[in-house]
Amino acid sequence: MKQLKIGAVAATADRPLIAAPITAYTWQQAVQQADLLKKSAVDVVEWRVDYLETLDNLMVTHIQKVCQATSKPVIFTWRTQAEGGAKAYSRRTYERVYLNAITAGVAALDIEINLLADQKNLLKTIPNDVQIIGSKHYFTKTPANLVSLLDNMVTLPIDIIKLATMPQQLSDVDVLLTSTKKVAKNANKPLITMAMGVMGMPSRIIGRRYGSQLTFVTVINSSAPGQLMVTDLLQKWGTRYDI
Ligand SMILES: O=C1C[C@@](O)(C(=O)O)C[C@@H](O)[C@@H]1O
Repeated sequence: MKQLKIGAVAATADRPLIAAPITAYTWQQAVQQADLLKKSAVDVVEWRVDYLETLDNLMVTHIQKVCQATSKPVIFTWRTQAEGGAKAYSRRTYERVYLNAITAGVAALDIEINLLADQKNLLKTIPNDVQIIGSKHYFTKTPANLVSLLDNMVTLPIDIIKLATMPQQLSDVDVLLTSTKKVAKNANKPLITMAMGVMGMPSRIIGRRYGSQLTFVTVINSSAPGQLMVTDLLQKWGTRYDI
């Protein structure tokens, strides 16, 4: 299994990385949230820029200020409306803000695998030390062929595989976990997987045992259904944590 590293932090065999989102409407508010996350128990910060009121004026300096305020590795994510995010995809704006994020020094970029073909220019300019997290969300179901979908993701020009599914029954959570285990065992890329919603919560707690190397929690606001509060996750793990 390939170990997950984002910026200066790495998952271990016992513990996945913990990431929490910034869900701000303005970049100034994002700086405030980044500062709160700096003081929290999370390892990594995901800036969900699709929550911003507008992306038209997002500058390198704004992104730098957010990175400085958290001092933790930042994953830069525009989750498009097509995959449950807040902003519709625009090729030009996407390329511009992602290039700004690279210049500002983010640790990783989340790029939906459906956009890889449309963002060839961007892909060419991403330096080796910026990780590409290729993501795919199934918001209504758990596809039956998850192992082959994950195997296919391993072949894409991405560094890290991220897959989220919505379980309709408890056995769907098993399918997500066991498929993760099967693919993670031999894959030369780290995997991050989760089942969403209340039913999927166990996958966010025990996913590491199946090969998922990062778990998303809520510190300020949730960015997906079923995220636990960070304090609840640590309590379930039996980790002592004083706020
Ligand atoms: O891809 C993911 C995972 C996620 O959807 C979750 O289910 O926790 C939350 C998103 O913010 C993140 O980009």
